[in-house]
Amino acid sequence: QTGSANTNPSDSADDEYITSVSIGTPAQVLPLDFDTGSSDLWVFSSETPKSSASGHVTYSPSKSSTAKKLSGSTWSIKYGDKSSSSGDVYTDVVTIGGFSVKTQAVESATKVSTQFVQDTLISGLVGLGFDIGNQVSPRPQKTWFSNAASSLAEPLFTADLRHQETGSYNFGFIDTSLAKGTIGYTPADGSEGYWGFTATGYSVGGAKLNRNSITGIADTGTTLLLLPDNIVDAYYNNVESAEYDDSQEGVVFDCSEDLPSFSFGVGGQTITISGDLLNLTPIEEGSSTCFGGLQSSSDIGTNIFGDVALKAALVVFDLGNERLGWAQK
Ligand SMILES: CSC[C@H](NC(=O)[C@H](Cc1ccccc1)OC(=O)N1CCC(N)CC1)C(=O)N[C@@H](CC1CCCCC1)[C@@H](O)Cn1ccccc1=O
Repeated sequence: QTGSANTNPSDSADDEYITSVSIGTPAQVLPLDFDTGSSDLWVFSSETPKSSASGHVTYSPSKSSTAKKLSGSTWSIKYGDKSSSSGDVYTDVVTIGGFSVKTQAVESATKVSTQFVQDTLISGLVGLGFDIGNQVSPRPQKTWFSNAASSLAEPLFTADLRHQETGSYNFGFIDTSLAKGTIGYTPADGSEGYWGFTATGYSVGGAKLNRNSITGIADTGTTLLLLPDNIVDAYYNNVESAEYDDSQEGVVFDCSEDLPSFSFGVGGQTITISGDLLNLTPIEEGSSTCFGGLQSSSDIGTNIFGDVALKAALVVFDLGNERLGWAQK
């Protein structure tokens, strides 16, 4: 068995990617953000304060004949960008891309932080990290993919995120036609709960890859490509107008600049992110100053290959073989 779901950028900056998920009987369809950086499936619900839920699609377990309260269970999560949510837990049928998991832990939010209240484009997250990262207590729950893996043709999923166009999350199969290059595989480290790996080197503007390895995570839930300062500086030294903007908390530059590409090595392949994928968006509507897709990871402590990097590749999240596959798109 397999599943295939379309995913769409949330806005002109490709800030998030939104995928429709069906929960319950009859199906309640919610727009969710798939996040390989976390391991909880949580949603805005009938239990979310009305003031916080305004403008959001919500899940009502009381309207689902297959919903069951997981009594005594609670959850609480805080993300890298300091957003947070918490609540209680139900189990219900969850269908993604035509594949149904009958008894999936659906974490219902009784509290959500301001960022989530304001982001009315999503009604929650589907964590696609490793089960060890799940935040339900007293008994941690499995992710949707972990529950699905044993019934899928192959215990893997792929992410094909695209700039300003529809992409896909495929479960149980690899559609190699989505990629131009060969898929290069490298071991994935799931010990922290997310998809860690090591890139073997990098280069700016099509130069030869150096051999400076970069350890980081493949994270569909992070917008940017976040790397060490020395790499960020090496890149922006090629961008005449680049400067750090305190209010934007990142490097900005003239939107008219012709940005160099950025390449990294992984699994014996080279993934090249084109200059236009690295020019994220004007800092404000109509501004001629643009915000960079490559920013520093120094205040996070982890390097993150977020959507800016993932958009250049077909990425295989292979749970069965604990490895990540990358192919140029
Ligand atoms: C340094 S991890 C920062 C990252 N959050 C972002 O990337 C947000 C995403 C976003 C964009 C637009 C609206 C709302 C949210 O976007 C920015 O922070 N941006 C984009 C816009 C830019 N102008 C400024 C910088 C982040 O916590 N991801 C987590 C998943 C997110 C949480 C928020 C909702 C969307 C999914 C997660 O995988 C990060 N994780 C990864 C590994 C371990 C723990 C952990 O927690």
